[in-house]
Amino acid sequence: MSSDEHVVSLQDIEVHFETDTGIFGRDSDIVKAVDGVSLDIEENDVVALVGESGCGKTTLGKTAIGVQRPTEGQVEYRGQDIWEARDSSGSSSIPFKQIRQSLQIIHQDPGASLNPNKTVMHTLSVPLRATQPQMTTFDRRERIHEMLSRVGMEPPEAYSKRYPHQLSGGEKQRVALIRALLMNPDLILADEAVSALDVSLRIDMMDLMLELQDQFNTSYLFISHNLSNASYVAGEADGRIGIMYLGELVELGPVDEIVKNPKHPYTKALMWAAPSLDPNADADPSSPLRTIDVPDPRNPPSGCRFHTRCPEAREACKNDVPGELAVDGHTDHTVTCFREDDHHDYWHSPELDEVSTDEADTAASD
Ligand SMILES: Nc1ncnc2c1ncn2[C@@H]1O[C@H](COP(=O)(O)OP(=O)(O)OP(=O)(O)O)[C@@H](O)[C@H]1O
Repeated sequence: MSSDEHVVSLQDIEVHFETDTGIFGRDSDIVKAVDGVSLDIEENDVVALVGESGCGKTTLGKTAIGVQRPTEGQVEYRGQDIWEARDSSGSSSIPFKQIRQSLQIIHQDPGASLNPNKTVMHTLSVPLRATQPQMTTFDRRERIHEMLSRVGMEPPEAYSKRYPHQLSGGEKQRVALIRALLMNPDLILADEAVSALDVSLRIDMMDLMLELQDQFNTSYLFISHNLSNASYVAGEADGRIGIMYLGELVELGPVDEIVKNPKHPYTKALMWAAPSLDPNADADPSSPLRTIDVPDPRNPPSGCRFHTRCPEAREACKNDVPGELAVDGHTDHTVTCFREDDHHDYWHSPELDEVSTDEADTAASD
């Protein structure tokens, strides 16, 4: 598939943040928030990124929608380099404004993204004015009422007059979703978009997102620390799950493959932590991880970054960096773990002794 057939294509993306440390900020550290990630998002695709807090999900998501500039690597929208479009002041084949309009976001906290002083009608008029400036006021109202009804906010005439503080959390998130969809986006970054909702409302919201996906022909990059939510939304859409660890994409594949045939020891640990997905989880209540401590992203461990916590780690994992390998010949299921390579030195390498807390700390502070 050529790169202009992908809605968004991320190639070898690095996002490194320089942070000031020490008194008067004289020292600086580099946080490798995203470190060498490639990912293609297709038309009507659903990709769910999963991983612990701080592993780089939001940073990668913002890079995919052209909000965060990568420090290395390329991000393309339909074959057009997004940052080249931004820097070219209008001479690119797809203007930056159009790209940004096509790549939308809904946040975890819709309350914070909705203007408290504007009614729902006003908030939802903005994207329609931007995308369809010729639309009459009457038609705009009709369209907004139709959308509010569509998401179950009845009667729409009453809801359209409300301010954000007069809406529940689920209703605010629906307004945020409509606002994003009215831009006619090709991709919506849904960043923990259901995490703040009551458990009972999460499935409803995910179902609504998927129903509207069909109508609006959009793709979703869905971010969650919760593998159960991610596998629900991506599973219903026949999509993929990407597992992130310390800035890297360590496993990527179709939902069924990731849930029924997880390969990376970190994916298996996430499965263990999501009992509804793992039928064997009850059998062994002890955590499969060596330690629950997440290393400092300013100084990730050498070799495989997961080795300090990996139950399968061997000496080789301290020294070599695993590349991306296809699982059982499936090109759509990839993993970065030596255990997928029958010929790797890993298999002749001694088991890793318990990583002492000291060693883990040293790895984190070197
Ligand atoms: N603007 C920034 N400046 C410095 N460091 C940053 C910045 N943005 C993110 N980071 C750091 O980059 C790393 C990845 O952050 P990111 O928010 O992408 O992770 P995440 O997986 O989305 O986490 P969470 O689920 O908690 O939002 C973290 O260590 C974070 O502190």
